[in-house]
Amino acid sequence: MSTAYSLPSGGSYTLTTEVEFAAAHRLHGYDGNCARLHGHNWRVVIEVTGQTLDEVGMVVDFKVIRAQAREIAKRLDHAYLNEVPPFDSVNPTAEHIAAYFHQALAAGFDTDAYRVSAVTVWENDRSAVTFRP
Ligand SMILES: Nc1nc2c(c(=O)[nH]1)N=C([C@H](O)[C@H](O)COP(=O)(O)OP(=O)(O)OP(=O)(O)O)CN2
Ligand SMILES: [Zn+2]
Repeated sequence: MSTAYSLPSGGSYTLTTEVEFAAAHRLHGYDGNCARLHGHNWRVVIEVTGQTLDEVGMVVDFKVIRAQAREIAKRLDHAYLNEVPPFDSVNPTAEHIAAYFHQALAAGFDTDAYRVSAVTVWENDRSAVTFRP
C-alpha cells in the first residue's frame, strides 16, 4: 500500500471546539418552570470552516478560536443573564444565545480563509440549539 499523500485540491475543513460558562436565567412569556429563576452550565460549541491551510497545516489554531469565545463568555459567566445586555431586552433562550455568540465571534474573527459556520449552545446534556448563518 502506498504511503503517498497529496494535498487535496478541493474540499473544506470544519473545526470544532468549545467553551463553557455558568449563568442563571429565566424565560419571559414561557409557560412552565423555565419562567422561574434557574441556572445552567452552558456549553458553547463553535464550528469554523475554511478551505486552505497555513504553513503549519491548520485552518486556524483551536486556541485562537477559544480565546475569542472565552472573551465573549466572560461577560456572561456567573451572571444573571436577564440583567446583561443584550439579554436584558432579548429573552435569554438558547436560540438567542447561540445567535449572539455567532454574531460576536464572526465580527472579530471571519477572514477570507475561514468563517464561523455554526454555533451550538447546550443548556444541559439533553438539549441544544445550533445557529448557522
Ligand atoms: N427551544 C427552546 N426550548 C427551551 C429552552 C430554550 O432556550 N429553547 N429553554 C428551556 C429552559 O431554559 C430549560 O432550563 C431547559 O429545558 P430542558 O432541556 O427541557 O431541561 P429540563 O431539565 O428542564 O427538562 P425536564 O423535562 O424538565 O426534565 C426550556 N425549553
Ligand atoms: Zn434554562
